[in-house]
Amino acid sequence: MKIALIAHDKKKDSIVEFTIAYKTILEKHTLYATGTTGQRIMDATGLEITRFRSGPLGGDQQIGAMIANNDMDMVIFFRDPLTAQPHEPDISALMRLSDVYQVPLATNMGTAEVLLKGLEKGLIDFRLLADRRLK
Ligand SMILES: O=C(CO)COP(=O)(O)O
Repeated sequence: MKIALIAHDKKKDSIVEFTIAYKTILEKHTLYATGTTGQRIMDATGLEITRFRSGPLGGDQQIGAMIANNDMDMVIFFRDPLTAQPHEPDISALMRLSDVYQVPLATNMGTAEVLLKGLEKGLIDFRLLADRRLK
C-alpha cells in the first residue's frame, strides 16, 4: 500500500511520535510525505520515505496528483485546525480528491490509529476494488 504522511507545523511532534509508535506497520508499506514532515519522520525513525515539496510550495498538490492517478491508498494528514494556512486551497483540494477517489484519509491521530490497525488486519482491501473500477 502507498501511504502519504503529512502534518502541519504544530502537529509535527505528534506525527513523529505516531510514526515511532507504528513503525513496525509503516515499514511494510511504501511511504510518501510532504517535505518537512518527511524529513522529521526520517530523522526520528529511519523509515524510507519519498519526499515531495513542502506543503506551502506544492507538496499537497503533488500528493493530490497521485490520488487523481489512483496511485495512493491512504493519507494520514495531521491537520492544525486552529492556524490559518497560506495554502488552504491546496489542503482542501487534497481532501476533496481523497473523497472523490475514496482514499481513506485520517486528519487526526485517533483516526490514523484505526486506519493503520485496520490495514494490518486486511480491512482496507476495498482499495483493490476501487483500483479495478477505475481502470
Ligand atoms: O503544509 C503542509 C501540509 O499542508 C505540510 O508541509 P511540510 O511537511 O513541508 O511542513
